[in-house]
Amino acid sequence: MSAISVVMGSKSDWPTVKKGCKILEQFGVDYEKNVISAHRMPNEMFAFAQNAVEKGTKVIIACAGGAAHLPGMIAANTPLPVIGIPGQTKALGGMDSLLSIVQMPAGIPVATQAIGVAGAKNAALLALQILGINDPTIQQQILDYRKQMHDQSIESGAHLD
Ligand SMILES: Nc1c(C(=O)O)ncn1[C@@H]1O[C@H](COP(=O)(O)O)[C@@H](O)[C@H]1O
Repeated sequence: MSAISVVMGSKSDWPTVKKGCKILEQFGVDYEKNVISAHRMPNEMFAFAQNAVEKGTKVIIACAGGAAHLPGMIAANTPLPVIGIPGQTKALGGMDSLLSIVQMPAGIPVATQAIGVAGAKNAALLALQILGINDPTIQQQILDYRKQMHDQSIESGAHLD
């Protein structure tokens, strides 16, 4: 059983999503990953979302590009928090994905992140922060991660030429 479940609409999203999964690995937190598409695999998508609580999932991360219905449709089928990553797209730069995911009508939220890799990383960190509410070790790791970023920023300032 993995507390974090990561899904993407297509294997072509994986290079983006992988960047967030690396953070989950750095934290040593187990996760599962799957390709599930609301458009191409509607039955599997419903089954995935409807069985997630029973399976022990606590947070779902969903990435999709273009007409990105996946995060919203998963959110509509589970009471678990769903974090959305809008995929970068060639045609519209990811604005299509962003608006599809962020503009949910009131009642079914999706915690929408930035387009692309930044969104993938923040999706992972937000999922960890959610787990951290009940897990002091993860919460401490979040603080350590931030301290490291802080120190790296300060250090980088010392090397400007
Ligand atoms: N937006 C969705 C959904 C969905 O929302 O159900 N399923 C696949 N896709 C997206 O289509 C894009 C192109 O996919 P392909 O590269 O497989 O053609 C991907 O970014 C995927 O997330």
